[in-house]
Amino acid sequence: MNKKWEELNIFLHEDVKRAIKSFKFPTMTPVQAATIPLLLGKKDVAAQAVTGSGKTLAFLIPLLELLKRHGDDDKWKPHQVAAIVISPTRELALQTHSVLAQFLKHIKGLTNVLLVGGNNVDDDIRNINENGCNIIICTPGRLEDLLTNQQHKLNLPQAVKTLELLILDEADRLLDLGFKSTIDNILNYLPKQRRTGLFSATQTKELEVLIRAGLRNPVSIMVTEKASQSTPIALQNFYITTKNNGKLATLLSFLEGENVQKALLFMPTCACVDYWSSVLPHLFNSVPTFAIHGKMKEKRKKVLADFKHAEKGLLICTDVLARGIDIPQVDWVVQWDPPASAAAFVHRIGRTARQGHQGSAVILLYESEEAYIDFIQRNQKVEVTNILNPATEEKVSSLLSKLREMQMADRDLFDKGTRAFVSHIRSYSKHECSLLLRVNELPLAAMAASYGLLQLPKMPELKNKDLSEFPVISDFDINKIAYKSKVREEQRKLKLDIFKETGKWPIKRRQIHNKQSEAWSKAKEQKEVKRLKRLKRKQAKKEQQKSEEVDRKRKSVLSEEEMAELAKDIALIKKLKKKKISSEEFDKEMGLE
Ligand SMILES: Nc1ncnc2c1ncn2[C@@H]1O[C@H](COP(=O)(O)OP(=O)(O)OP(=O)(O)O)[C@@H](O)[C@H]1O
Repeated sequence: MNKKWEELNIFLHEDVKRAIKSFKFPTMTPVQAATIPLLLGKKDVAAQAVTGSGKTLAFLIPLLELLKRHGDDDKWKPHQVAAIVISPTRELALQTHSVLAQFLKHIKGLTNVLLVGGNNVDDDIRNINENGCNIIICTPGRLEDLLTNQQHKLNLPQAVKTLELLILDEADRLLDLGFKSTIDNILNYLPKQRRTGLFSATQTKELEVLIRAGLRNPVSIMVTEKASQSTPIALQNFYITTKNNGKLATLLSFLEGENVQKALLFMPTCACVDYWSSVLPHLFNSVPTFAIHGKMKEKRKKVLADFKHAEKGLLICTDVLARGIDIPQVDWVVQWDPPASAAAFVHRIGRTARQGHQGSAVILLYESEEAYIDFIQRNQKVEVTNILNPATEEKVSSLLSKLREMQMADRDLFDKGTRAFVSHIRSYSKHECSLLLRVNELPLAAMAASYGLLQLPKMPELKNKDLSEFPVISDFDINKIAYKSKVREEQRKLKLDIFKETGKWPIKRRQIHNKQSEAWSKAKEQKEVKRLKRLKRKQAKKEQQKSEEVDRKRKSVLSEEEMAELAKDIALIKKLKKKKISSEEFDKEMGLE
């Protein structure tokens, strides 16, 4: 039975209590009940608790109380750094920052800042200077940049000297090799005299890693809902063994059969997300599809917000969303294939069945991968039950032909499909348990067919393999597949020209550019010729007009002699008028006699 907040029996500031009440949670979760007193008791903590068990509040509440207590003696100056929370992804940092914002509606006197990649660094610096940074919620790369890059003229290394608490959220991810140099670099700037808390659903046990993180005689907390299980009790776990060329058919039959409302579909690579998010909407319309991966720039934040607020949807994503993301309405997590690490398996499925909600997860496996189930059950104490493959042969073959038709109609899909397949195979070799999950045992030819490929890509993994499961399309010229985009199609034709002329595909952009500029120069020459011709015609016309004008003028303009003659006549007329000369003299002078 979860304890009531009042049973915490430790002192909390009134505004911290008020902030906790604003969340309207009647009781604490076990990890909150265990961690809050320890962090407030000046202990370093390594807390492991199942996904969705409230670890965010478990570190934000003591963080805020610690800062309030220090502030009692002497108020925090706005630009003193008091606490730092590091998250492995910008989405998770953003999520933690929005939970913090809810607390700070009730807790005054503390400044805060969100520092994540993808935002403009200058805006971050302006934000820190203008609004202060008592509490920093960040991703490792951005914090390291602001600490180390002197150009920013931001004396953050000085500001962090007052740090009281460092939290590493998803700590095992932050302390693994991927972030090692960045985290080590950051830790070098932080005072050793501080509290440190590590939080994750899959904590590292290696003591030297904990010590590297600056923990001194840490208290380790392990909170599971069931001793023999590291995932929420409410989470039901399944796996389906798919036909070698039928993974897509299994996926769609499953999603339709289960009437899935709001689901995450984890893909191994960004290219797989790109490809499947391009084709799935044409094959599956029970719910709208969304797509997020780590290489996307601006759209990530909006797509996640749209998915969170959507009544139903399928979010196709990479492991950028595997950890921490809290969307209580997610009712299913689907894994296209085994994740790179066993820990990632626990985090992915932990996106559902969060804190009292029901939820289920399913992973799609080839027969050659079934040993993975036994491994994950032992290694991560996760129970997984087999369910029958709902896909029929008809569904498999109809989807394969639909995919091929789509690729034939749009070269962009043809490219994406090939890139997705190649990236999937390449990522496979990076599995943590590569002894179990071997590329050589994959049904590569059938997999290529299930991606709707029209031809097998040239890749070493396919060498000397039995490719009979790949249905070859006879007398089909791949070069006839066109891009829908005119510009890209023109580029492709240029490449084709280079290939025809040189027998080699232009690898370097320069070659295409040269060809392009050559073509353009030809077009330019033709254009220039036309322009010159037009100019010449214009000139000729102008000359013609000019000469006509001159003629006309000539005809209309008196010559000099005529002018002199005229002036003489005018003078005579004037003399006649003044009776200076007689009319006979006038006639004589004018030659009128
Ligand atoms: N005391 C509580 N009672 C009920 N729900 C809570 C409580 N504390 C937090 N929650 C809710 O539980 C959900 C999961 O919380 P949180 O995201 O912090 O879990 P987590 O342990 O960090 O999960 P993960 O390991 O996936 O990061 C959130 O929606 C949060 O609002």
